[in-house]
Amino acid sequence: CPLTIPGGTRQSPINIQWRDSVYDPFLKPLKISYDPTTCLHIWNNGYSFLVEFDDSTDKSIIVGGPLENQYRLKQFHFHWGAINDWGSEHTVDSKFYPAELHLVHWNAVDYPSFEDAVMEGNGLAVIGVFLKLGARHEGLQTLVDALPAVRHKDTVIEFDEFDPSCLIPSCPDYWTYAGSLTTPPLTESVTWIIKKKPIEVDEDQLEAFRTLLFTSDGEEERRMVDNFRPLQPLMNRTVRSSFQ
Ligand SMILES: NS(=O)(=O)c1ccc(C(=O)NCc2ccccc2F)cc1
Ligand SMILES: [Zn+2]
Repeated sequence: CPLTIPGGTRQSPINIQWRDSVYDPFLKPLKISYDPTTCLHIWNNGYSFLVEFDDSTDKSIIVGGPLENQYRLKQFHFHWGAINDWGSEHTVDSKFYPAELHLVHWNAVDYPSFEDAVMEGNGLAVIGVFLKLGARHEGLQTLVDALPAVRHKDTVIEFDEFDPSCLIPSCPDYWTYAGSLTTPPLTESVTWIIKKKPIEVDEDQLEAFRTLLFTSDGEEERRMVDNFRPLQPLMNRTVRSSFQ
């Protein structure tokens, strides 16, 4: 069945052609309510660095937008390039941003665990936020200051009291489409919600991402850069916009 096997019909990331997106007046505003005390730790998993949350309760959730019910925050992570000319996974009118934030949520109403939800068409909801070069982002700096401690693959540090809503633009406008995970197992279980407005970060903050390593301590060092998947075919999908 194409729904769950990669090489399927709804792979991510995609190019968002602004003029081909269709305004849907029935799309609701996305409601985000995160509890900073659910923040657990930061770890380098050898693909990116992730900030993980306690998802055993409904304390940090999103609801509304294109979603049928509420979804629990599990983790957020980033994708970035070796230089500022590329790095995001999604593109807008074929333009790359230097980095992209993914806030990963799962449908705990219909499924007993994240691992189960990952296999279902409506199992996950990921908010994508573009990062562009500009002013220093004070909220991001807390994260940047912790990165040297997770430089190598499989290192982890405790990280608490972080509210990731500080990384999400206040502008409510977003695009949404049915897609997949962008790293293995690439399952077609993600409702993507891509914020139209980027957040601004400065050069030093982007450079800090590039000091991370794909490799474990003791291995020959390989810098963690260009950890984004190539664009995938749109196939029979429409990207909807929450704005005109
Ligand atoms: N870049 S993204 O599309 O936002 C993305 C989000 C989450 C995962 C993930 O959780 N993978 C590990 C994993 C663990 C357990 C079960 C299935 C999994 F995919 C992968 C990619
Ligand atoms: Zn991602």
